[in-house]
Amino acid sequence: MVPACEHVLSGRPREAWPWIVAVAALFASYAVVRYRAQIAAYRGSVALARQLFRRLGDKVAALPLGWFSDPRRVGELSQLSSRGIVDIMGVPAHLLRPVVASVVTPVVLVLAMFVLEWRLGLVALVGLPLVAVVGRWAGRLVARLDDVQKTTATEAANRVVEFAQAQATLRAAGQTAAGHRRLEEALAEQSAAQRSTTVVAAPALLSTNLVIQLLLVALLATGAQLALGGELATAELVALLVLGVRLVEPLMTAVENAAMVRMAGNAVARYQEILDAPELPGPTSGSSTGEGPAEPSVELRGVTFGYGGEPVLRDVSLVARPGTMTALVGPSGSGKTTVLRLIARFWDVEAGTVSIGGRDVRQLTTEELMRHIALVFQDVYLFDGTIEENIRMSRPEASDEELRGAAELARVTEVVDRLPDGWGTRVGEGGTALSGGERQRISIARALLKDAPIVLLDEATAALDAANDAAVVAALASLRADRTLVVVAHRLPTVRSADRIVVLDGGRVVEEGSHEQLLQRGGRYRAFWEERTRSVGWRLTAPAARE
Ligand SMILES: Nc1ncnc2c1ncn2[C@@H]1O[C@H](COP(=O)(O)OP(=O)(O)OP(=O)(O)O)[C@@H](O)[C@H]1O
Repeated sequence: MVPACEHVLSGRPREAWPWIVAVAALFASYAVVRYRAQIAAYRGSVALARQLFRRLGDKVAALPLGWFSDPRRVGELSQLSSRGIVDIMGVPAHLLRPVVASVVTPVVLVLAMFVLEWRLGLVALVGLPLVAVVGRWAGRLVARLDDVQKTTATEAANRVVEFAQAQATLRAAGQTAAGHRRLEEALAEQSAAQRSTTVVAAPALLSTNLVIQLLLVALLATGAQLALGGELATAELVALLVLGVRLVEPLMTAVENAAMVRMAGNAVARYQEILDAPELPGPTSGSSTGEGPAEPSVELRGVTFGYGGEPVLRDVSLVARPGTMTALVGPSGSGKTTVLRLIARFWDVEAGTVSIGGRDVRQLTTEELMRHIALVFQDVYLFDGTIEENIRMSRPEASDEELRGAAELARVTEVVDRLPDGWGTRVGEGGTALSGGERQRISIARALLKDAPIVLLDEATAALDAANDAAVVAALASLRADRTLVVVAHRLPTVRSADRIVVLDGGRVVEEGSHEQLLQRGGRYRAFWEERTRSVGWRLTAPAARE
């Protein structure tokens, strides 16, 4: 560029042309390289995002269910998988080139200044560390504020979901305004965080810009001084001024990008935190034969367990033999559902063992364990697909006859016949388009179709209508024909028909035996039975009860 300037300024514009063409060619090849690099960067960032999502998905599937019981975790996860991953993928897509350019360009420009006029190079060399220090401080500040802003945004998003989901409860309790207040508080906190980001971040970024502009002024003043003193030719001055102005641009973008790179760094830290969360330990090498347990028996021996606090099960032992039905009964909160969760290894026990076919569940892989267990829980989750898809998910390779057979036994066919779109009816997210009883029927059909030798069933506590009640009775009858059933039983006919009844109270097994044996013993079970039969207006017909 200096020769081109010299030729133009000394009145020989023709001789400047080759230099101008050379500079233009340089710019053209720069544009091509930049375009290609940008495409490669986009591809790289899409691949990175895919990889991040996949690892996050694998991790979420391997985390113990206890991890999800903190509602903030779910909000964090949704923030990370939306904004967080976009922040991270923005580094290769948008920031990599500018960040590299904002380091390389100043270095090259300062070197060029030294070559042309060492005193100007010295001014730039002294000014750059100052810009770096102020820029670093501003970047840190903005990233810290962004972190606060993201936390408040997660909280606000959680409250919005909570407010929407709790509508029925809030209206029933006449508390819509109270629900609103919680939401408004979270939204107010979010906008306060946003405001403080703007109020603090803007001056921080402005002060960095000011330092950069001061550097430019220093360069201009020094250049002008040298030119006036005749120590610098006009062509060199023009070239140095162009270099000076070119220096400002990458520095300005560097400051903005530094903040964005730090924000991406925050997202990476949150991502890493989730990846570092401890998973349920898998089987030790060599302990899993890959075949799973030999017989479908279930045994808890001396099990103690708590959800992070006080134990909710203490020294619980019970056996469910193959082909039998074991009913778990007891007051609310006595730990019945927890027993089912531990058999399915949603959590690990603190003391004692849970084993299936004589093998500790911790020595089985998740696939082995889940091949042997079908679950019918109260809080049935249905995916936003059709009824057919929701049943088929337990055994995708099942034939249509097998699927229809399972649906018939669980009385899902009756529901399907009533619906205008039949099997193709979409159930809505979480199954909202169906009643609670209907959802449980679909869940039972899933369990029947899965054809696992052990079925864990948590009977709905809500009173079922006659049709749903009949569906559960029919399903239990067909399930117990050749499977091991462990049922948290609330309905009296289920309790009574069980081969073995285990009574839990305060997390301990207080009684155990058949219906008749327990009635005769006259203990906790008898009191429970009498109280429940009274509440449903039944009369006791068991011989022991008539004594
Ligand atoms: N995810 C959880 N996190 C913390 N505590 C829990 C969790 N699930 C259950 N608990 C607590 O563990 C205890 C036993 O709960 P569990 O659901 O096993 O009882 P249950 O006998 O099945 O009750 P119900 O008949 O009302 O369903 C209760 O005190 C409950 O509050």
